[in-house]
Amino acid sequence: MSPTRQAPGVRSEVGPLRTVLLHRPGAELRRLTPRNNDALLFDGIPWVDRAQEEHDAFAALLRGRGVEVLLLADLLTETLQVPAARDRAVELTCADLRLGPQLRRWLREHLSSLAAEDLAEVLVAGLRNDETGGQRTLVTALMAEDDFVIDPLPNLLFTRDSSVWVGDRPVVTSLAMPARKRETQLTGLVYAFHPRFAGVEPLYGWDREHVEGGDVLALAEGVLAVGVGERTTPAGLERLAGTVFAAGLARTIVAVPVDQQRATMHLDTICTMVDTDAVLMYPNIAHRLSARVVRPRDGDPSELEVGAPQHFLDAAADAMGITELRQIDTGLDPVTAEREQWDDGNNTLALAPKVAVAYERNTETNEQLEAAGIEVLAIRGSELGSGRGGPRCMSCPIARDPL
Ligand SMILES: NC(=O)NCCC[C@H](N)C(=O)O
Repeated sequence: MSPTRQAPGVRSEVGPLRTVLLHRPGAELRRLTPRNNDALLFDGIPWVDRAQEEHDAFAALLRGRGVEVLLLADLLTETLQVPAARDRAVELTCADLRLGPQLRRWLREHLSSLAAEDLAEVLVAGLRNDETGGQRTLVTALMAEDDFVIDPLPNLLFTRDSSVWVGDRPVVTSLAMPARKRETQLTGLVYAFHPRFAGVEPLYGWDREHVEGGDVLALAEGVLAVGVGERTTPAGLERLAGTVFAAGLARTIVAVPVDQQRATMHLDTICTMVDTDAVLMYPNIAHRLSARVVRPRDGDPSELEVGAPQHFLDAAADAMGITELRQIDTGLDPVTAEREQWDDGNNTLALAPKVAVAYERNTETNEQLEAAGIEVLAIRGSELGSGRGGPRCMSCPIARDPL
């Protein structure tokens, strides 16, 4: 099946997926060491060649299902061919306060001299002190040789978090962890300058209160669920709600407090949709996941009305206007459930209602999904998973067909 281009727009979690943004992991993963992997939010040191093979297989599976796969590095390179985008990229990168004026002068000149493809590579893979061409400045002299002058972005792999489409507008998010902050400069540039997105109006949040795409689920047309926890803050949710309500992109948001810990860093690590009326949810917390419904007060998006706490499934079903949002009960014992949740067993990517991509290693969760009538497209992820993200985290849908 050959993919056809579709106007961008995402109005559900499970509408047939038409266009998706992925990032093939590259040199930025080769920067991970046992000394920096915690700060760079990886739980190990991935075997990069194998991670690339796993990612290529993921992309091939999507293409085989008729999905158009856009790769972030290609889009970034094409974006950096636009002079205004390149100037902005250099300006943003050189604003880092660790640089000092002398090094900044050199870096500005160096980055400006690079071809678009090489500039894209440096912005993603970073630049080490010993790669500054022997610059002798106070800063380079006092930094360790292997310190980064520009930090690498290994988590760019998780394209879900650095932007999220709400209806026909991309929201460029604001990432909470220092290691990820620069990612949204790149997605922001792509949406602002790439000819593919001419005519779309991005909504910006990258210098604002924190919101991450992994916390945002499009439950139904005009209805979002937004996790609030380690990454998305209450103020970030308030900003997002006000913005999407004012733009007429949503009418209801179901706010879901999520435990502030690494295992549950985003709502999509514990809950993803696999059908128009069904979610896969981490059983160990399913019974206590609560939510509050947020709406504009009397139609005024700057004033938010916040409902009383309810069970998440009830609040979501009510907001979606359906009688029940089904939880697919994996029936796993708590230990197996905890192990598979840690390995992103609940982090599925729906390609259509009842069709979901999942990591093959979560055999018990996948068996239960299949028993519940969901077609599971299993992918390998032993290396990709060391960054603690699954198929949903590694994909940013840009177009889904309406349901
Ligand atoms: N939506 C997601 O859950 N994304 C996974 C992000 C993993 C990344 N290593 C992080 O800690 O931010």
